[in-house]
Amino acid sequence: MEHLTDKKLTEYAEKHSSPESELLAELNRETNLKVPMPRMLSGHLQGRALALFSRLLQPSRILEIGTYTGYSAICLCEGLKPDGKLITIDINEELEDMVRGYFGRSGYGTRIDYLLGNALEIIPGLQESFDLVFIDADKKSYGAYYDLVIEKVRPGGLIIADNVLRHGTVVAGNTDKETRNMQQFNEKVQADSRVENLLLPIRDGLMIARKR
Ligand SMILES: C[S@@+](CC[C@H](N)C(=O)[O-])C[C@H]1O[C@@H](n2cnc3c(N)ncnc32)[C@H](O)[C@@H]1O
Repeated sequence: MEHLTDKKLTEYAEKHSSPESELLAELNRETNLKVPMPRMLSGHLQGRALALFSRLLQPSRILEIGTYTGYSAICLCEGLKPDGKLITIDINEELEDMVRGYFGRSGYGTRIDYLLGNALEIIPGLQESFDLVFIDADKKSYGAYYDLVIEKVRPGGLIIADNVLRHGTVVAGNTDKETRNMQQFNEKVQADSRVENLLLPIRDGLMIARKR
C-alpha cells in the first residue's frame, strides 16, 4: 500500500484544497523526475496540512529533521513570524545545490538554516526553544529524536512526526523491526503525559503532539 487513502479520494481532497504554489509544484515535479525515492516528499495534501498548522501557530522557531528536497521546509515556512527562523537538518549532501536553489527562490532563504550532518549529533548542540518540530528523517531514530527535542519545545508548541502508520503495517500484524520501532514510537507518545496527541491518518500518518 503506497498511501493509506484511496488514490481517488486523495485526488478529490487535493482538488478541494488550496493548490500548491508554482514553485512547490515545480519542486514536486523535479523531485519525481530526478531524485531517488520521490515518495519521501510530503506532497500537495500533506504540504498544505503542514502549512496550515504553521500558519495557525505562527512560529518563531521551527526545527525540521529530514530536509530531503526541501518541500516540507518551504511549506512550514509559510507560517513563520516575519523575524522567524527554520532550522532544517539532513545527512545527505548530494541534494544540497538543488535544495539551496529552491530555498533561495522561495523567498525564505535568509530565514532558513540548512544544516548538513547527522541530526542525532546536531540537535543536542542547538541552543534554541522551538514552537514547531517536524520529525521526518530515519524512522528507527524517531524515539531518540523525540527525546532530544521534547525539552526544547515550548509549552503549547507542536511536535509532528511523519509516516507513523508505515503504510498500514502497524495494524497488519507485521513483526519486522521497522514496524515494531514505529509502534513503540506511537506508544511512547501516547504514554507521555507531557503532551496531548492526535494520530491523524493523512497520507502515511502524522502524529501530532502538543506540549502541555
Ligand atoms: C522522508 S525524507 C524527508 C522528506 C521531507 N521532509 C519532505 O517532506 O519533503 C527523509 C530525509 O531524512 C534524511 N536523514 C536520514 N537519516 C538522517 C539523519 N540521521 N540525520 C539527518 N537526516 C537524515 C534523509 O537523507 C532524507 O533526505
